[in-house]
Parts: sequence; C-alpha cells; structure tokens
Amino acid sequence: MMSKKVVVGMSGGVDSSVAAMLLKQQGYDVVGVTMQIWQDEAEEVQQENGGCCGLSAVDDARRVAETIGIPYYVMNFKDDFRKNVMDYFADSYLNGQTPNPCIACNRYVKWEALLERSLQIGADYIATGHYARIEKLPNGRYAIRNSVTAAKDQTYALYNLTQRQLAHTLMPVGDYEKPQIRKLAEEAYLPVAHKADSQDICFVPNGDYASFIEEYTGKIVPEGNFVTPDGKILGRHKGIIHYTVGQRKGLGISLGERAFVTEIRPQTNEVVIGNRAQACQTVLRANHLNFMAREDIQEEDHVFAKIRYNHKGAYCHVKRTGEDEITCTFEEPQHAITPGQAVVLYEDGYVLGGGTII
Ligand SMILES: Nc1ncnc2c1ncn2[C@@H]1O[C@H](COP(=O)(O)OP(=O)(O)OP(=O)(O)O)[C@@H](O)[C@H]1O
Repeated sequence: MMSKKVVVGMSGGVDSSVAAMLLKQQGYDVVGVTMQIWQDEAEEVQQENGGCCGLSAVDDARRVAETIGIPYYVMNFKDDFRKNVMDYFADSYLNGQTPNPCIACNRYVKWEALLERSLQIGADYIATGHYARIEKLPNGRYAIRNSVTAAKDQTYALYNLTQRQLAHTLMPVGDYEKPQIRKLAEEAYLPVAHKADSQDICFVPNGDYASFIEEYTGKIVPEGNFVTPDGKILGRHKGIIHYTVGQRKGLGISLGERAFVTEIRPQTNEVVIGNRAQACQTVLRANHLNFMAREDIQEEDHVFAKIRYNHKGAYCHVKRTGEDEITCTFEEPQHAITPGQAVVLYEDGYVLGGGTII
C-alpha cells in the first residue's frame, strides 16, 4: 500500500523537527516545508537568531530534514501572512482591541494556505509541532483535545480550525511532554535539540508592537486622555495602541489604589482607568464563532472557558444570543475580559468552540 503523504510545517524549532521525525518513523511519506511569512531578504540577513522564518530558521529546518532524510522546501506565504495576520493585528490595535495573531496565523496561513497548497501537490495531511491532539469523536466530528502536558498546551490558539482542516491534520507532539520531545531530539542527534522555545509575536522580535504598528501603517497614533469610568480626566496617554484591558504597568496614574485599564474607547481616544474591582467583569459577548466538538451550542450551564492564552480557565453559562453571537456569564467575576481576544470553550478536555470577544 502507498504510504500517506504528509507535509510538516517546519519552523526550525525542536517541536516541529521531532514531529517530522515521529511521522517518518510511523511510516508516512514526509515532506518538510518552511513558510516564509514576514521577513524581507535584508531583514533575514540582519536577523541574528532567525525567528520563525529567518535564514537561520531555514538553515536549521534544512539540516533537520537532512538528518531525518526527508525532502525539504521553502515556500513563500508572505502575502497571505500580511493580509490575514499583520493587517489584522494593526487594525485591531488601532480599533482599541487586543488581537491574537497566532490564532489568525493558524487558521488562515498555516491551515487555509499551507493545507490547501499541500493538498494540491498531492499530500493527504499537513502536520505541525503543536502541543495538542486531534481526535474524531463518536458524533463524527473532529476536535482538538488538550495535549498531555498542561504546561505547554496550545489548544487555545487552535479553536478556529474547520472540520475539513482538522480532518487533514496530524499533531504527533501532543502525545508527549516537552522534556520527552527534547530527549527524542537529542537521541536522534537533531541539530536543534537544545534550541530555545520561540517567544512572543514572531514578526515583532523586540516586543515593541506599538512602534511596529506605527511603522507598518505609517500612522502616528495620537495621544489622548486617561479618564475614570465616569469621564473625569486623570492624565495623558501615549496613544491607544500602547494599552490593553487589564494592563497595570506603565500607566503612571495614581488612583490611591492599584490602577488598571478597564476599557479603551477608540471613538473618543480615551483610555479608561479603574480599580481592581472595575477591571473584573462577569459577562462577555463573542462573535465570529467556530464550533468544533459539537456542531452548535444553544444554551448550556457550567461550561469551562478560557479568555486568553494563559488564563487558567473558569466556568460560565453560555447562551446563543444571535446567529453569530454567544453570551458567556461567568460564575465568578473575571479579571480583564479583553475585546479582540478569543473565548475558547472546552468540554471534557476537548475544544467545544469559541469566538472573538466583542
Ligand atoms: N514559518 C513556519 N513554517 C512552517 N511551519 C511553521 C512555521 N512557524 C510555525 N510553524 C508550525 O507551527 C507550529 C507551532 O508554531 P509555534 O510558533 O507555536 O512553534 P513552537 O511551539 O515554538 O514549535 P517549534 O519548536 O516547532 O518552533 C510549529 O511546530 C510548526 O509546525
């Protein structure tokens, strides 16, 4: 029987390298691909540590592919990435929201673009080094399941994949803990066995995303007022893109108690400041829904939800309040419910679905 063909997305990191190796060992016909997503050639030459698609990432991935013995290609996805990730990222901040670019990259670039191109060239699957598992449920649907290690779990950023995408995806690393993955890499002499984990937002390597947005869009974002929830002016802010709901550091405001950003008002260019209690809320609405373990959800009690990547999760009541809208009412108030971030719902360790917080 012909073995199934799988295109592994290789970022040059240890996880995707081991993913490629495991699939090869399992008998798949494996092809390694690095997507070039944001750097231009000049930046690639300057970049010292490579990031996720710089020259050293490509060099590392190519050396891993040689070590494992698989064909390897670099493919250009810069247009897809610019349109679906960088533009969205900048627009979202300029509209007073806090985007999650990894979620957009996963759905639209890694899956929509890479998967479709891979299927066109005869692949059956794509694979990544994400810490998550994919299972087909008794109801016939595919769902992302928590990885065996809570410490590295990446399911939150994968809630937006479609059934078709899941049906054509493998995530072999989700069955392992990180130290086991490093050990497998060492034992196979993969040249990236000791490489550090990737951090933060890949296209803003220095972490200064406000400067990145101004440079990228050519816009100067104006200063404005910090205000109390009822409109009293507290001071001047540096421009709304510098802030996110729940933020405490770098405000330079004294309230007589701990001060947090509680709301960003793009129409009036105001950043609202409140105390800890004012930064906590019980209700959120979300749209751009995607359902996974079930086709749909109408109303349900005691659903486990995460409101950002590193949120420990909390229980809420979920109700469908529009064709493309759910309302989640938490059993306890939650700190920093942030427009633009995702709410991801879980059931027994499987992703039930999620959406974008309005
Ligand atoms: N530029 C890229 N080209 C191809 N695949 C990529 C690229 N960037 C990320 N991926 C895929 O997406 C997965 C998750 O990406 P993420 O940036 O979260 O990496 P990570 O968890 O640090 O994993 P790794 O150790 O493989 O870099 C990777 O394991 C890889 O399969």
